[in-house]
Amino acid sequence: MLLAIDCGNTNTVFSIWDGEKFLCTLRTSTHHARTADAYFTWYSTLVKHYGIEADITDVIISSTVPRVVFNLRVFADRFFGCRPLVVGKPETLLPFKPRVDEGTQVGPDRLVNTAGAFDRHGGDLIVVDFGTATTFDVVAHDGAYVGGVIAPGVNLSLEALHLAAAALPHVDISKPQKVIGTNTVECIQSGVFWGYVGLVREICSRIKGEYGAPMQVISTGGLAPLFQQSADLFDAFEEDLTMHGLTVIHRYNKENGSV
Ligand SMILES: Nc1ncnc2c1ncn2[C@@H]1O[C@H](COP(=O)(O)OP(=O)(O)OP(=O)(O)O)[C@@H](O)[C@H]1O
Ligand SMILES: CC(C)(CO)[C@@H](O)C(=O)NCCC(=O)O
Ligand SMILES: [K+]
Repeated sequence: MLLAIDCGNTNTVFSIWDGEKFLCTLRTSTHHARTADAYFTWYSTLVKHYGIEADITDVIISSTVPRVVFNLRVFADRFFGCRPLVVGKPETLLPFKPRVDEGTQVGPDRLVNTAGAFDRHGGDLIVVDFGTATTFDVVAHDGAYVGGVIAPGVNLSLEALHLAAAALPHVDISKPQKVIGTNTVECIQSGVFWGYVGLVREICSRIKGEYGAPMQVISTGGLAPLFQQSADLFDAFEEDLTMHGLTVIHRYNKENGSV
């Protein structure tokens, strides 16, 4: 069985797969100081709670936080006796070579999203991921990552307003019924929600213009459904794109003999 780990700047998600069959997802916040033993305590409690007979033989990790990888490696070795595949490390093969400036380290989550999206939709894509950052990944006709856009995440923008302005409260995102807010909370929600609708529309339109061939726009990430409801921003929504991408990269490495 495969344990796929997607470690973002805010949240860390584990998902367990029996071959192609998805078994469960476990979510915790990302902490670079969490030890291998602490991961196992948390993991084994939840696996038991869900009644899953997890016999993990393989582990794959994508981490946007380099410092957590050490403890996750120890976790995989100590509790499952395996050497994990770490996306972005030279020993982990990718189905494509990113076409970016020399020396650029593309975020592993973006490489994983690229692999997952290409597997499901083929090439010529824009993948929009609403995580800590809002990222746009351009996937070429052959499945290669060829660049993109990084914008501040929705929750980060809301938090920044609260932190920087004494009179602005912390507000959760939601879709406002109108644009003109008549109280502070509505004004902030309107600014961030409609601001992101505009941001996504403008960036996708400019990417398409520059790319010069028809493209599909695929959305993923916790907040994607909220934006999906509004306007026709996306052609498809993929709830588990990063996890799917991890299984694709794992399979590719199995088939090509790197694990
Ligand atoms: N309607 C909503 N309002 C506020 N937050 C939401 C809503 N729906 C989902 N979320 C949040 O979205 C987050 C899930 O997002 P996702 O896993 O894509 O990225 P993340 O964990 O925020 O970022 P990263 O992967 O960079 O750590 C969760 O924290 C969840 O609480
Ligand atoms: C942009 C984030 C933070 C999104 O999770 C991550 O992909 C990252 O740290 N990227 C590194 C820089 C880059 O992708 O070009
Ligand atoms: K994410």
